[in-house]
Amino acid sequence: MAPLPEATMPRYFGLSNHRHGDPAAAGVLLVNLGTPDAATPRAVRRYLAEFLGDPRVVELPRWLWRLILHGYVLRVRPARSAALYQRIWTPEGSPLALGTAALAQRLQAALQAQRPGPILVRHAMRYGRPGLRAALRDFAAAGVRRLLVLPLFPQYSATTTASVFDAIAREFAGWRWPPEQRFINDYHAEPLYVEALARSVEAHWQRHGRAGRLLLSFHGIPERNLLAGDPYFCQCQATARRLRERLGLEEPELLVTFQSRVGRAKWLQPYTEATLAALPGEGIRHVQVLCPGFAVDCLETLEEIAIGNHARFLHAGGERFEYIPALNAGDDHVAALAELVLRHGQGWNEFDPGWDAARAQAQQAAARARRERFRDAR
Ligand SMILES: C=CC1=C(C)c2cc3[nH]c(cc4nc(cc5[nH]c(cc1n2)c(C)c5CCC(=O)O)C(CCC(=O)O)=C4C)c(C)c3C=C
Ligand SMILES: [Fe+2]
Ligand SMILES: [Fe+2]
Repeated sequence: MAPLPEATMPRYFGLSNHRHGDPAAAGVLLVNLGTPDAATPRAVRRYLAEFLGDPRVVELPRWLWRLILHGYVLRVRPARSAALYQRIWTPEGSPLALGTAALAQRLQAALQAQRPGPILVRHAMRYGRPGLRAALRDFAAAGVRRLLVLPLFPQYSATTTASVFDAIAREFAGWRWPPEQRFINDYHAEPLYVEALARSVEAHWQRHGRAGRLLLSFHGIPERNLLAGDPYFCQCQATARRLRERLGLEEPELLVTFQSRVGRAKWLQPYTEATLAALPGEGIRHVQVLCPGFAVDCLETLEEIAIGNHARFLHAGGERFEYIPALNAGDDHVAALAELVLRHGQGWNEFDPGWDAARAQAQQAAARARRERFRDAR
């Protein structure tokens, strides 16, 4: 057959796999930031070009930022970052990629155990691979008609969460029949999330004892984003307040700091680095650091905190530095996300505890019979 002429090519992505009466499925998409494919300057450059080219991440005028990004940042940073990635890379790849995949897998199992309806869990990265487009098209092929998006950023920020929403909206703008959609904005104050953090601190205390300070280090953003209305700073403080209450700590015993500053502009303060460098001078020689904003461990926790800031603290006169790992694919984290997902899916058949596989099968059989009658009648 001759190829379709240009004018009759479908303008929108669609699948012709739909049949009347097919049972619909729900999809839960976990989205994390993304990571390079390899710890090489080349792969890091490709990743950084996509990440830092996003106007949600750097808000400078486009022409100016493009000059700086291509003229300077992408010439210098890839080699430097690749060297840091090499320190944390595993034989199976990037810790962020592995941790996110493991979390999605365990969440799938937890949901399966609690709901008979077909709920498929996949993960994708905002930048790099596995990409959002592939995950959404896989869902379409699996008959997903209801989509719940959970960005793995407990505290909302326009630089992260909103960028995930942008990318999904852009993808669906090219679809003939996008699924029904729900988005989780944040989960910074969810009781089970705070409980999971608290238990991981308590488990650490049981093994290592308590330190003079518990530092909560969150990824920073430019201060001007806060002044322009980004709720991120407030949500970080709210998470910290709830954790402090839950652990029964006094205000000065649990500090909030911000890490990973990029560039020369003022970012959220106090800075993690400066705080750790000052603590030994105040007589605090033993600290424990938790990073509640990172759902799974990654460059920013395993290298910047557990290696870089650890060394800095000792250099400044500190004696003991302990990094408390991210929640990763642990039981409490999985339980917290499962509860969050089930609550946000309420009202959708697949999330209904009364959803009954036998009834769905009967519906399918009836639909099949209708189809056959229709065919015979023609
Ligand atoms: C330049 C601006 C950046 C903003 C704003 C920003 C916000 C932000 N980032 C995370 C989470 C992660 N960031 C990670 C790496 C990373 N972040 C930036 C820059 C900004 N982040 C860069 C340049 C990099 C790459 C590494 C480097 O070159 O230093 C990661 C880790 C990725 C990995 O592969 O392990 C995460 C996760 C949040 C939550 C956030 C705002 C709230
Ligand atoms: Fe970042
Ligand atoms: Fe960093």
